[in-house]
Amino acid sequence: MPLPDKSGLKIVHLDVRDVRFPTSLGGHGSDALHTDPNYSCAYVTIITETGKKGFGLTFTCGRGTEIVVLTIRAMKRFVVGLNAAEIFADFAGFWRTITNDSQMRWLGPEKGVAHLAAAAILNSLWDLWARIENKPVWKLLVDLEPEELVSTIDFRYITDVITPDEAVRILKAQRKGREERFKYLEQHGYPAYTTQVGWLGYSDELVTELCHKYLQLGFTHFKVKVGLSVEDDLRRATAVRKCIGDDKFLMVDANQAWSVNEAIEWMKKLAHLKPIWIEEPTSPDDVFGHAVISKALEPYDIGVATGEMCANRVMFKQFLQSGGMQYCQIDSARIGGINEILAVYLMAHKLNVKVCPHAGGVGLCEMVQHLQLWDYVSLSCTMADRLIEYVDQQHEHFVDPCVVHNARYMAPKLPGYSTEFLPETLEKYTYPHGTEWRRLFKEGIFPLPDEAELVNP
Ligand SMILES: C[C@H](O)[C@@H](O)CC(=O)C(=O)O
Ligand SMILES: [Mg+2]
Repeated sequence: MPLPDKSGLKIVHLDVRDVRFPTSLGGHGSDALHTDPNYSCAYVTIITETGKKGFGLTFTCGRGTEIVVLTIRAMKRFVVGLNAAEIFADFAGFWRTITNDSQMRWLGPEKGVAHLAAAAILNSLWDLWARIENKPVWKLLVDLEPEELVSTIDFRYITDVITPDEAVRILKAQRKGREERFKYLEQHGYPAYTTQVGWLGYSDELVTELCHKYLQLGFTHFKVKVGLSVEDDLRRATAVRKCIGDDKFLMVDANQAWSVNEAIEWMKKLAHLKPIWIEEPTSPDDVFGHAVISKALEPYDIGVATGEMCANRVMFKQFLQSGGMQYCQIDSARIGGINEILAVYLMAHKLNVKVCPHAGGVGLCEMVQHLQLWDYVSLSCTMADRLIEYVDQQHEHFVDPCVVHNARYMAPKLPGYSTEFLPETLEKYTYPHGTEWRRLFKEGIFPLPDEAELVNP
């Protein structure tokens, strides 16, 4: 696929905003450790000299978004003044400049706030590229030649598992049948599971009501939050199992609540409810601990899922090699944009681990659908035992929200990465000056933020 012409593609401006939704008021998105999340994001808009825009974001839980915003502002220097076409021509080179600046890399490297900030910027660049090509991101990825796609990835630290040549060979070998897979996706979409039934802050009545709702909507896979009290988990998960019946599937998510042995003992107590996976049983950095848990739970047919807080491709590499990750949960906004996510998909494919993307957060459903659709057409070429998470929140704020029908994501059609917010959303929810936030402060529903948080102009 020819690269875009350089004319008019000089990036002249990068804007970043702190956007927050008051989801903690309803317990939406709550889990064992994130008990009161206000679903939020640092939202980037890049603008070229002719006014062409790209939109990107990274997900956060409320407080601290201002730190990501400031980090993005500090990274502006790596983007503004460059020509977008030149970035795309050497995307891996650009990726290194933004993730490995000789002074800023001390803040990571390739992890934490610095990587969240890089993710938002990189996501906005992929959005821009797809808009220039007039294609949704998944189609852009599908249309790139294997060599072009692989050229966007920085393979430093992972060539012991996969090399660029091998990645190209794999992608070429998977090309047969892609037209049929493409058509299949356009007609039937991609299977989803729901997490909406089981946020930890929901009452038992609401959990049961939502189970009925999502059964009616055609869902077959239901994820429930666990991890604070065995008694509560047993009661809630039993209610969900009763409601969905034995022919549907249950997953549980502890969001890092336990130590390794505790995770094993806790899960033995839930094993009779037949969860297919336990997600984030322990620290997201404990590769060996996950392997121990996986081994202990294998006789119960419970797999381990993790990845939403996996720091970078190197950590993913170790998890994938260790036998501690049966379901690889890439997240579109935590590691270094699509460039690094492609590396994880390629390693997961080679090491035979299923990818089921994480999407619990603002805009994550919108983004990960593109990645998993590309995977189906171009890499794994299968949907077997793979699902995209679906969280039914904040979609109404996007210009091109994800569409889920009959528990399947329908393939996005509009150009871009589906990450552009509606103007009225920015007016209301930009923090702390948006109209909705001002109302919430005035009515005493939330306290006025202190000066440290006032980073929005
Ligand atoms: C704080 C988030 O809502 C988190 O609980 C999401 C998550 O773990 C998931 O969707 O999985
Ligand atoms: Mg999770």
